[in-house]
Amino acid sequence: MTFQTLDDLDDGQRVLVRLDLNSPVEDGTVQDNRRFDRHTETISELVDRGFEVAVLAHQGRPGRDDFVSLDQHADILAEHIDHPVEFVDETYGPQAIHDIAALDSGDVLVLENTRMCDDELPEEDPEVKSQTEFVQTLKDEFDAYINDAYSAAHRSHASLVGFPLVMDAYAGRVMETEYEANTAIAEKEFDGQVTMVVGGTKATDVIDVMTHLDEKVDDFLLGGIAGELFLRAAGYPVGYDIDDANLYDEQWEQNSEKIETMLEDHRDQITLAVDLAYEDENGDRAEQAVDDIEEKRVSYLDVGSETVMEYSPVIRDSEAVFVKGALGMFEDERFSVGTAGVLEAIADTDCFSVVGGGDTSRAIEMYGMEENEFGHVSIAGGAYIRALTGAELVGVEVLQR
Ligand SMILES: Nc1ncnc2c1ncn2[C@@H]1O[C@H](COP(=O)(O)OP(=O)(O)OP(=O)(O)O)[C@@H](O)[C@H]1O
Ligand SMILES: O=C(O)[C@H](O)COP(=O)(O)O
Repeated sequence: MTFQTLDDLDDGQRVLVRLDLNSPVEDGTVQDNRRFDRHTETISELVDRGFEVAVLAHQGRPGRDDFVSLDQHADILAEHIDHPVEFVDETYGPQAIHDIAALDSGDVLVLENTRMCDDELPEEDPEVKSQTEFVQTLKDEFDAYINDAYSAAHRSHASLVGFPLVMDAYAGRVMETEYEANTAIAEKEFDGQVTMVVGGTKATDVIDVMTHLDEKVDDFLLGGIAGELFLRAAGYPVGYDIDDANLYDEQWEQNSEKIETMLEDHRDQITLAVDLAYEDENGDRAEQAVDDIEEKRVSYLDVGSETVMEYSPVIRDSEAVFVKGALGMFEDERFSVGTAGVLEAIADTDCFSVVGGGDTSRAIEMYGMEENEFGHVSIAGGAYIRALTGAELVGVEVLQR
């Protein structure tokens, strides 16, 4: 490993730490998850070593319901590290600079959602990002920059790639361990069948991974919103925004051609759900075979039980299984059958397995499984699948300069 770590940093300095606290948000409430737990190691170490700590992190994407302030994240982080955490509703404005200046040894201050700054997005060259007002303003306030956000390191955003070019930069503990684990996995060779379960809400990520891993993976088992878009490409009337859900149509516009090409070129490697679940008029889970769906009428929130029965033997026969994205909206127990069923099938076999994704990895403890029943549980989603392809992550590359 070629980047500097916390072992190379003298105690008691003022540091700017990039975490990935991107979390599910339900009805405006940020949900606690594995990311807080993992980052606790880094932040607690910094507190114990007397650093003055300011935290940068993002939440959601502009225009989506999960694009909210980090004030709740500060409270959740405080619970995890069992130590007070302050919050300021600016990222680099005058109040933020004032609060940073007031930091004392062992203090932790969370700055506002980086994606609320114009300079953070879009993805641009690290050199460009390093010259933004955001980076140029904050760089002078700190002795060093620490990136612990491995799971966001595939994004060329200012808070991830700008600072290492203009500051002394280090990897945090999560960055170190995730980098080591995911790089080692990418180098592994498997003799038997390799299966990848892909779902979740990010169709572009799913297509990326399928494009890059089509030679490494024998079988892709699909579910989630991404899986519904594949079903739509296969001619089933699912994967449409019903009312103002805003989950499908935009992603369809952006990805439909790629999905259609993927289905044409790799049909024998792709397994689609045979049934789907939805909420019926009584609020109960109901299932329907995809062949019986005649018109777009409801939002489908999970794959059906028959699909789990079809996916489980494929998993049993695999030497390695990778998971990226959930097969349904598992946070609601009624729609957890697909995700929990597939994870249980993986936990029951002795195959090598990796479960990735900030949200998806939550399902393990929610449904009574243990992390040690899997080969590796990564809090990274997009970054982990890119690492599997052997691709470099821009946020890691700039740390290694
Ligand atoms: N049919 C569906 N309708 C609504 N939400 C769904 C559906 N299927 C899956 N999901 C959601 O997908 C989410 C998990 O997948 P997603 O790809 O969004 O994130 P992830 O696992 O956290 O990966 P990353 O770390 O890249 O964000 C879950 O929160 C789950 O509720
Ligand atoms: O949740 C993630 O995968 C990371 O935080 C990156 O988020 P993004 O996909 O919205 O860039």
